[in-house]
Amino acid sequence: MSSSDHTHTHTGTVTVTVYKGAGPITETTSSTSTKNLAAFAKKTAFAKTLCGGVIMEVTNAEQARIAEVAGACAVTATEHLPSDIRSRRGEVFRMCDPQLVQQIRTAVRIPVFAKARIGHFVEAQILESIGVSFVDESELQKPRRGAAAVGEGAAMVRTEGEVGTGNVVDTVRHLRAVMGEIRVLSNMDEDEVFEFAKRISAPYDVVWKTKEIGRLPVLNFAGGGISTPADVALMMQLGCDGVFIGSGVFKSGDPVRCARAMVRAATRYTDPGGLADLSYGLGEAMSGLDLEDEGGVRFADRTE
Ligand SMILES: O=C(CO)[C@H](O)[C@H](O)COP(=O)(O)O
Repeated sequence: MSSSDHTHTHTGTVTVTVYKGAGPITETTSSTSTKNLAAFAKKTAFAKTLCGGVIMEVTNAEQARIAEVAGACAVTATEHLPSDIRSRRGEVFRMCDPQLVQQIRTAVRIPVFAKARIGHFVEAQILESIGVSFVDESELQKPRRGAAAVGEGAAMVRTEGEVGTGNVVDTVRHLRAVMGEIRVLSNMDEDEVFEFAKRISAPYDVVWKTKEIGRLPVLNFAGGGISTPADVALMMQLGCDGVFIGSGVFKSGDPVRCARAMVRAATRYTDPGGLADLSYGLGEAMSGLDLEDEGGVRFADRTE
């Protein structure tokens, strides 16, 4: 998804996670039909059970078990961790093998998401058919212009920075932008809301609802470069509903300890003393990449 046109900010990248609940995965919620509204209510109610949690991106059953034992609220199955995808620049990344998803589902009891390419509704249909809890559309597989994600039926969104870098700076920037725009929206009158919705190509009703409740109408997780308990707490203090972590755990020196500390940090995020304890002797964090120095590729800058 490009950075300039999504529903909630002009600088961030938001990817979409769509629960596979009742009805076709591509069903939009902009329709007023009772069936659609009921399906959306079901999707979002399930998503809300994940609020405050850590979702870990995993590439095999062993990582999924590490995530579950650490207390992750869900895992998302993916072909490769984002840091590996970053180093394999130019390749296409697809939905992972359904067999892997099944191995992961057998290994854990927590909800299992699986990644699909954004807009690849057949990958989504396949994942739905094998019973994943959520289809996790990822811009890593294919960037897209993603306005109106919520209007399309997303039960969660992700505010994302530069995944696979071990560097949280862009995620912070993007989440601040999202929260800032919601604050501005809260003070708009009806005409301004209409103009704003038009400008960002988002459905008016979703924008209006956001203004009314002072937050996005669905869960907003943050992901990308989160590599320490302090990073987790930072994102939570900035107002997201939970975090996605992939490389940050599994590219660290001690994934088991790191995973546990990260999960705990998501609930102790206002307690600096507790966070200090969680940060003690964790071993080597994932090595971080400074994109300014490196002149490296920003996934957020890619266009369709
Ligand atoms: O789903 C994602 C990307 O599509 C996650 O947000 C991401 O995997 C987490 O980032 P990192 O690997 O940098 O920890």
